[in-house]
Amino acid sequence: MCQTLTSFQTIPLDMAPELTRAVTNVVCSLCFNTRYKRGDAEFETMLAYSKGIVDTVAKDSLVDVFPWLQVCTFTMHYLCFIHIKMLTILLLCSAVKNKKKYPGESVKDLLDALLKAKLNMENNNSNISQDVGLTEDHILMTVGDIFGAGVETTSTVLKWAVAYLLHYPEVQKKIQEELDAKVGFGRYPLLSDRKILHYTEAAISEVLRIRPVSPLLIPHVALKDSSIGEYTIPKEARVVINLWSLHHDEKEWINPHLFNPDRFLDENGNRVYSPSQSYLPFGAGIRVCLGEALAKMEIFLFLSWILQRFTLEVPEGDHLPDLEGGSLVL
Ligand code: HEM
Repeated sequence: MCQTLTSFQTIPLDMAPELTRAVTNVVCSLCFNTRYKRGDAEFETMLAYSKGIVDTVAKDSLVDVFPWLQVCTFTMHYLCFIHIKMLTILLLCSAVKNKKKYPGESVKDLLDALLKAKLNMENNNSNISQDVGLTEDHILMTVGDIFGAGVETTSTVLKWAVAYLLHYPEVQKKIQEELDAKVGFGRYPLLSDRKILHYTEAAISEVLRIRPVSPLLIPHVALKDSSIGEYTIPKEARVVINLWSLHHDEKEWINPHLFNPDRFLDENGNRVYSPSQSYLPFGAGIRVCLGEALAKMEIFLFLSWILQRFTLEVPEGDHLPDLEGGSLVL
């Protein structure tokens, strides 16, 4: 990505597809041990299908909150559409095609691990693979879930980060000053630098607060009678958490609509990981985001590598990006 940015230094470049490409490559190597170059035909087709899914989910995901909508024929068509698109993406991927034919010996990625587990169970003449859902379809859909959950979320956060840095150049400058002082130019930022780049980390936390990609988390169902604070939650009740409201609650945050990374720093400039209980960008409890650690690593590395070398600006005569935007994932 940095090579692309270098070659476009004097020409305006839309960062959004570049960020999506970079994040998609991380998830591709995690799932299939494959990486693609910019412009690769297979990769560009996958990205186009992926965008189609997100456009549909982002606009019409009401069925997750109101399941009775499933009775509508339209909704069923919509779910089939998503399912088919996701499978098409995976089947397009040559790595998946090859592995389905020749599952290798060593485990290099998620697909290997699942295929190997299925093979082991079959060799042991066990019916477990059927019982626990390790059919080829389940394996494909599991990889598809990680693909779906891992690409759009992280790339959307990066896009919001770029949008906010354009609106708040003083924040961008402070991050760059921190990078200059603590990392310098002799090497790239490393994950271990997260411990010392407090302001950069605070800015990332603030992006996750002000624009949560999953403003209603994921709808949950109570498995037994329960309670949250003073509220009684009967078994089987659908629970939707309004994360947007928690992240913009005036009782918890001073001027919640202002982008202010300093909320995540103490008076000595050290990190405050969670300044309020109303901060849950990755959810909480046993269904907390599975990819939280990976996402935080990716966001840190991509942003710090970019800001070490480049200053982001809107081309002369162009508008700043809209901060109201429609880029919510769920
Ligand atoms: C900045 C990026 C990300 C954000 C903000 C995010 C946020 C979330 C949120 C809010 C949930 C729902 C939690 C709940 O309802 O309590 C969730 C679930 C999930 N996320 Fe993420 N996520 C991100 C990246 C990722 C990545 C990179 C992966 C995988 C590679 C991933 C995999 C998952 C999975 C599998 C679940 C479902 C967990 C379950 O239901 O048990 N996420 N994520």
